[in-house]
Amino acid sequence: MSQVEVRDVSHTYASGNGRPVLHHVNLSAEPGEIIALVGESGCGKTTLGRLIAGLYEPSSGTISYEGEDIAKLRGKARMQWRRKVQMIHQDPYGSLNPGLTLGSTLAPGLIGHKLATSRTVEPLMLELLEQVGLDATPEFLQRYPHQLSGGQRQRFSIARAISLQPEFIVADEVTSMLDVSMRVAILDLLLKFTTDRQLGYVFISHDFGVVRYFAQGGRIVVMFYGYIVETGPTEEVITAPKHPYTRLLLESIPVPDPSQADRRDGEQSAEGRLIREPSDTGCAFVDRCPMAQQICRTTRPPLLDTGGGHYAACHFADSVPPLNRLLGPAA
Ligand SMILES: Nc1ncnc2c1ncn2[C@@H]1O[C@H](COP(=O)(O)OP(=O)(O)OP(=O)(O)O)[C@@H](O)[C@H]1O
Repeated sequence: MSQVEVRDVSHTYASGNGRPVLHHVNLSAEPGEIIALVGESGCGKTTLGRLIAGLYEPSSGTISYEGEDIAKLRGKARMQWRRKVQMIHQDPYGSLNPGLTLGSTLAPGLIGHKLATSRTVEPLMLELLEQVGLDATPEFLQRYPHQLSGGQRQRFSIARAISLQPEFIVADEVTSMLDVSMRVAILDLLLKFTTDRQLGYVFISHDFGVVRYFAQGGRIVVMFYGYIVETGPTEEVITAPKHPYTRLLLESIPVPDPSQADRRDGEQSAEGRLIREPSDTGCAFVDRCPMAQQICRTTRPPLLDTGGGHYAACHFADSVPPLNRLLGPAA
């Protein structure tokens, strides 16, 4: 039994344009596994992350945690699952209550989940601050979110998430609002918990450099317009993509070394949204695919194993040309 199982999940926002933003998504995560969700803006990464974290209910399909459908959890079982699965958001300021001190933000969860009493809560909070590299003093606990820098706020959000001793974290673009110099430190902090506590992650990012660093040894799931189009071991997906969309995303990463720039294919950029909605029949990517054939317009390709647990939803997965340049250093 997997730790997290997403089974045939589709989702349409009631407040949206009536079209599903996720289509028949299947995904499973084993304890301690790191799964990176990548894809351009609007492809449904955050929606899938929030469904897994139980912030919304899917329109159809099921999401299970340790074999239990989370929509059916009630009472004590629901409370336990709430503790075990946490989410860290892109904007730590938006997800922290500006009217509460750091101490008043952390203490209720610790006491409510019986991880501390009113006597033991302060030493525990100080320990948490220490673990995430913040000033572990009672004075720091008296601060408000606006008194912290961006990096400190993100560290505090991590402290809040790990305070409940979770088993699984959905981390949504957690470094995208930070300076480059701060990114690796935050990624290393999150990675420390995979080794120390066997924490599993769904790690959402549009940045392959960050993903390559964070999910080394894990798995990448590439999403396009609400569909999973490719999934496989991180290094394999990055160095030998099997879907033309993944290849296009990788090719469109800016080249840090100008001498490598002319080695690009000159294919269209993967930036920007779709001009047209994908059709309900054929491949969702057909209108932008440099390899499209007639069958791609009429028959939706299923996600099939191309070997070694590397899956792609492409009729011509075996013909996707290898990348003619390698992605630069990670993160
Ligand atoms: N609360 C909402 N109500 C209606 N539509 C929404 C809502 N949240 C997201 N959407 C739409 O759902 C689609 C998927 O959005 P989502 O935020 O999941 O994508 P994403 O890949 O995480 O993008 P980004 O990287 O920009 O956050 C988009 O078309 C978005 O406009």
